[in-house]
Amino acid sequence: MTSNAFTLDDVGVTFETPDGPLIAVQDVKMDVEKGRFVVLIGPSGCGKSTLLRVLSDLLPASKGTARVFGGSGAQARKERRLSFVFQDATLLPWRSVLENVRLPLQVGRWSRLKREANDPAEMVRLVGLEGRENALPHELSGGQRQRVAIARALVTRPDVLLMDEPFGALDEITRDRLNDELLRIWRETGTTIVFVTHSLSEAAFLGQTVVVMAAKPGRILDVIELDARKPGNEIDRTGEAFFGITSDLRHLLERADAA
Ligand SMILES: Nc1ncnc2c1ncn2[C@@H]1O[C@H](COP(=O)(O)OP(=O)(O)OP(=O)(O)O)[C@@H](O)[C@H]1O
Repeated sequence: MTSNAFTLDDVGVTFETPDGPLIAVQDVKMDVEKGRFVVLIGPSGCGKSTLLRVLSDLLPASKGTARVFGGSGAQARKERRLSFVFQDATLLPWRSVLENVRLPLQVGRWSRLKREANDPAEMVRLVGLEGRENALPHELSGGQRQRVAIARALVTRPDVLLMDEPFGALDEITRDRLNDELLRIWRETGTTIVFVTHSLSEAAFLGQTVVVMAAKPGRILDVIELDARKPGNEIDRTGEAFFGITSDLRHLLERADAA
């Protein structure tokens, strides 16, 4: 049994465009242990979303291999061991909060997988929406809709959660609150999380490992391990340690932008 949640081995992605081949991702190598919280940052177009798509096997790598729990991303998806949360919550508008969260257990081949699900009502509580179970998506704020999307992603007990700028459209205070909640959920569930963001403070707050990418071609420039600087994974957003981490990340990002 591998102790890695996923492994990227010399992964490259090239798109054919009218202007010729575009190298979106080049030679990406990464081993991520189970249960880690990995954050990807980097300038626009450096291939962050492309890497998430390769990991989940929604997009084949043009070069190299991507393994999830030693198998393919497609298999992990099929077994519902891998879930996504995107920037836009994409809830079904006619379904209540609880019914949206329950959806993954009602569609596709879930009943044939013989996997244990999380209780949808419990997931609604986990994301702090107790009492809003019967609300419809249009009655919720953007932050509440994202919480529903997180609850829906967790209901299948995924081992890996891929999050592509899930809080990008939210105000900073709401974002901070959801970051607190996400860390709590991560600790409670032990899920491996790969999280894409443009926010340095979000990266500094959430990441155990922060992967800094550069563009043209998209590649990994630096990998920063932050655990040692965040005892117990607790971090005070107004403290000096936090300021130190965000300014280090800023310098790396400036380098990535110029690279
Ligand atoms: N289907 C596609 N066809 C052609 N080019 C693509 C396709 N998908 C992505 N690209 C290109 O690949 C590069 C990487 O895109 P990607 O969306 O992964 O970047 P990103 O780092 O997630 O960007 P952002 O931070 O702006 O969301 C970009 O130059 C983009 O234009």
